[in-house]
Amino acid sequence: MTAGKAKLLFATTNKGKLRELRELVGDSVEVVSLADLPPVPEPEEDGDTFEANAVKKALEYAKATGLPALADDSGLCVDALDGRPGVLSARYAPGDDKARYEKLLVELAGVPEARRGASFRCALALVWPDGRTHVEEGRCEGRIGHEARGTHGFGYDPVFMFPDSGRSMAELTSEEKSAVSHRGAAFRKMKSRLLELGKSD
Ligand SMILES: O=P(O)(O)OP(=O)(O)OP(=O)(O)OC[C@H]1O[C@@H](n2cnc3c(O)ncnc32)[C@H](O)[C@@H]1O
Ligand SMILES: [Mg+2]
Repeated sequence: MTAGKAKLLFATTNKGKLRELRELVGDSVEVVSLADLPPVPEPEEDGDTFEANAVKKALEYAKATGLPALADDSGLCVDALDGRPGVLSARYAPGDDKARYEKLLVELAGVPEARRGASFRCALALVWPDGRTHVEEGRCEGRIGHEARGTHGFGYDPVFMFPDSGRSMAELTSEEKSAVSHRGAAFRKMKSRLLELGKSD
């Protein structure tokens, strides 16, 4: 680790999020991942909102490690499913991301284009060791497609379509995704707080 730079723990077990957050933050702070630290029990995500879960994860990991912690709680909210799977997106089906987006395609079989609207949501929570907390949220509107397309990104990206371009989130490069994604939007609002970390040390 580089001496002198402020350290920031990305408090996530999700490799896709870690990759995207690392790209977004660049070298303004020194990113520490959970893999760089002794194991910490994963907080139970029992909140009803993305914000509540993000704050809980950031607080628990900051307390356990003594580092400023950035946590992300995010998910997919589908109109025809009354906003499901939402905060349960990671638990929507057992197995891997493919099992989850395939279950979604089955649940939406026969649902017409006009009712396939969906939005990705992301809540980022930054917690300082003194307990100060700051939350920013972002969202991205799209539509659930009829088949999986693309190989980039992670999670539900292959079935999340942008109607105007006809491309799925998984067909975007990482830079293209961060420019439009819920995580990129939340991060850009959070950026000034992260730069404070570098000054406060
Ligand atoms: O809680 P952490 O450790 O951060 O990792 P996680 O994967 O459990 O993350 P969440 O609890 O926030 O659940 C997020 C779910 O939403 C999905 N998701 C989140 N952001 C996404 C994105 O940018 N593209 C596709 N799917 C995404 C992801 O695949 C999970 O199924
Ligand atoms: Mg989780």
